[in-house]
Amino acid sequence: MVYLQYGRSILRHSKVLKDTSESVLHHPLFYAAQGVRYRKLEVILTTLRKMISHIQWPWYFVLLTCSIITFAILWCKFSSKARLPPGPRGLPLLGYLPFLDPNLHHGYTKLAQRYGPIFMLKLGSKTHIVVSSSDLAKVVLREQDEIFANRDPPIAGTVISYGGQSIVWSDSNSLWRNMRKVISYEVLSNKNLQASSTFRQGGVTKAIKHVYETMGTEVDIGGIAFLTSLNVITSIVWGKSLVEDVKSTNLGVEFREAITKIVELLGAVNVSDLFPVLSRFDLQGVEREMKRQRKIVDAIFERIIKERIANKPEEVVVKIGRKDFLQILLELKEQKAYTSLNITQIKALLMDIFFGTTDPTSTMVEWTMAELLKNPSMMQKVKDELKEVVGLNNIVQESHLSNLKYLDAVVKETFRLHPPVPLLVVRCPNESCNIAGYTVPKGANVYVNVWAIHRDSQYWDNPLEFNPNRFLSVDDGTTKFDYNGYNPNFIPFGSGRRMCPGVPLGEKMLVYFLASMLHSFDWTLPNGELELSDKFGIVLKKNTPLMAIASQRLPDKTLYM
Ligand code: HEM
Repeated sequence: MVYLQYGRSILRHSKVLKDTSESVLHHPLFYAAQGVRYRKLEVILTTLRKMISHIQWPWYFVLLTCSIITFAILWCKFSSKARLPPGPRGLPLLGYLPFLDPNLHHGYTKLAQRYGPIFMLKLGSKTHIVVSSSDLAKVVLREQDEIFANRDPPIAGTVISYGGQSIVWSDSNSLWRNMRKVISYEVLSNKNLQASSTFRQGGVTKAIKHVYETMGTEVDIGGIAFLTSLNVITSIVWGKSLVEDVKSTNLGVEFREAITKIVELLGAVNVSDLFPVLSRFDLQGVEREMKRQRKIVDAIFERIIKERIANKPEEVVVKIGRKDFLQILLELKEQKAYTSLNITQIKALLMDIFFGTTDPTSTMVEWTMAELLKNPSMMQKVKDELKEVVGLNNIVQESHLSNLKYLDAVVKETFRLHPPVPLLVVRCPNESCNIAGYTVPKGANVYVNVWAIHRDSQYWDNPLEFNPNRFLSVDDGTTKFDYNGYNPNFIPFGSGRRMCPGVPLGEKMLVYFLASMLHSFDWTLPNGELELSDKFGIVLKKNTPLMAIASQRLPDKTLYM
């Protein structure tokens, strides 16, 4: 008989063992069923029982054993909860930073091929988690949307958004909700989009005229698309275009240079983001440079706001037949309504709108034209469709767009191969959570690699081939793909509560501009050469700007005036 004493409790272990050996192991049916194997077990147990019954267990041994068992249980429990995603090892302190491919979307795609659809890497003191499959994108963007709705802006993002006050860079808080409401109802509602069609028409007509006048010489396709969208959005926002004449504008060019630089800075790997202790030194000068660029754009916003406050708003109403967006914002500010924004927040919102309308849209024009110039048979199909739908004695109107099915498929295929925001905008979980059995720690920087998802052979046949047919509608006239983010295999505008609110305007601007340029002109490459490599940034650019030469396509010259 052995008594184990721990505190006041006494356990009769030998009794348990005795019961087991006598009542169970000696049972005749037990032997019959289990055979000789169990006879050996009986011998072992009996021997053990005898050994144990002679040992006097010291209390500290019992305590030690119990502690080890408790620790083991806790460790198993804890470690299974904090199973972090796999990923490459880096150097102490620096993490994976020295090995990072500057073209992040390429580097992250290679790492996903090695470590799987969710992987983790340390960059300085930051934990980056990259999700590269549509299943997991759906978890981040839709199923656990609320947890992943925050941002963790880089320093460049904080500067350009006046301290994280824009829609893009603010957390999912009341200011963000308010600004999304304002942009959705006051700028991008169906009613406003229809009302602003004359501005788009005016902008595109100016661009056609400009290209007509420069026929035979090289045209910077991205440049002209940028200035056109800049003119359109300024007309929508404050009733007149920023630059009245596309060809003689320094302001437009200055604005474009500033936005290009801003995109570059937002995509740069900044040591100050990865090592917050170093941030005040701004070693790469990113913060300084971003402040400089913000000043350029800010000066334009300031001038226009001041001008509006000084002038009579009624004049605007008379001129464009309704209040423009700036007027609505300024009136809300005066009314101190719950949707009121202060002047800084108004400027941050303008930054979102200007950035969203000009840069991704013109980048997409460039990619689409480049793909069509590379694939002459597809270019021909687009032209044939335009000839049939619009006619050679007419210019494109927005009412034609819904009938341009092949062009729509070409644009979608371009969005697939060249998604303009390849890693979406960083998400930051507000609590630790679980994805595919791995723990994603609170505060990590989570990226969805749309570029990899759009090129994954699991979802796309011959994914590297440019083939618009995959986006042509099925027999009943519907297509599996739209821009609303419901199909996680195709998410160029993101998905879920933080997806792009500018889809209707962005799509309209893009397709209308492209259709007009392709219908009014025939295009060739200057030396017949085309280069299609890309350069990472928050917006994925063509490595070299696309230059092309236009020639007249429509017989009637007056259609270009
Ligand atoms: C071709 C044109 C455009 C493309 C490809 C595009 C793409 C995107 C993408 C991928 C995001 C990030 C979504 C995410 O993180 O899940 C985004 C966010 C955003 N876009 Fe666009 N965009 C375009 C046009 C526009 C336009 C025209 C506007 C405004 C007038 C706009 C305003 C915004 C804003 C405010 C956000 C931030 C949303 C948030 O964080 O809640 N975008 N866009």
